Amino acid sequence: MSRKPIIAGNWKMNKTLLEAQEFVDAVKDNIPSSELVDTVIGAPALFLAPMAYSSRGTDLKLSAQNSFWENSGAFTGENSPAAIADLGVQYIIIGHSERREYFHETDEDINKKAKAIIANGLTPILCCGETLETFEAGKTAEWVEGQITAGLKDLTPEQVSNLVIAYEPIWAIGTGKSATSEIADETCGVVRATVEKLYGSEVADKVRIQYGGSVKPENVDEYMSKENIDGALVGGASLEAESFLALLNFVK
Ligand SMILES: O=C[C@H](O)COP(=O)(O)O
Repeated sequence: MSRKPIIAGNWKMNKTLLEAQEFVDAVKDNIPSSELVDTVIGAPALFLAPMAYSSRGTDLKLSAQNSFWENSGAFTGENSPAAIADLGVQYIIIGHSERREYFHETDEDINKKAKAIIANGLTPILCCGETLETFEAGKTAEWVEGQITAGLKDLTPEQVSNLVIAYEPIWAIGTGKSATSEIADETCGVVRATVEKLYGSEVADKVRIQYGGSVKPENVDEYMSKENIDGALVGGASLEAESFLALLNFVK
């Protein structure tokens, strides 16, 4: 089964609108065809509308970094998946470790978000990953299996086939200390085995799994050569156009 690679930048809370627009202008006509790779930028919600406008008709796809699970209502400060979908955005990152840690998101919240995002025709990028303490205790597999099982609760096989899961060990995020490609592949394999246990091998063969954590142009090829890794979720190295474009050089 050949799965289309997906490289997604996660800008986190960085850039101004002008910087975001300059980035789009620099990359939009220089990325590989979306027949070969899905190229995505996860931008702050404020920038998604203008970025969608300026990247229209190109191979650059957009992602939000979060959304709420209701489509409308009295939820001050939140963004609905329906409103995000309406902008022409295709993905929403959910369950990033920063949201779990600083905004106390639970697996149950993340599962509700996944369902709402799918109901609005968008693709969730569902993040999972363990702390250094869990890694050192040898409990990564158990931890990640628990997060994935809870995050996917009550989704159908078809819905799971189409989603993206990102494995990001927390100890490798923004630290410059990436997991070795063997560790990353092994845990992405655990994610795939969990999907297989829950939904069968056909779904497990289709679901795309990214590695994230200090991915850079210098190490992306190594990760992309691994059996269970179908892409990368990239923070720091996605912020500059030159470095983001270099991440895509593995596509020959
Ligand atoms: O979502 C992206 C990750 O948190 C990775 O960030 P990083 O590439 O800066 O380590």
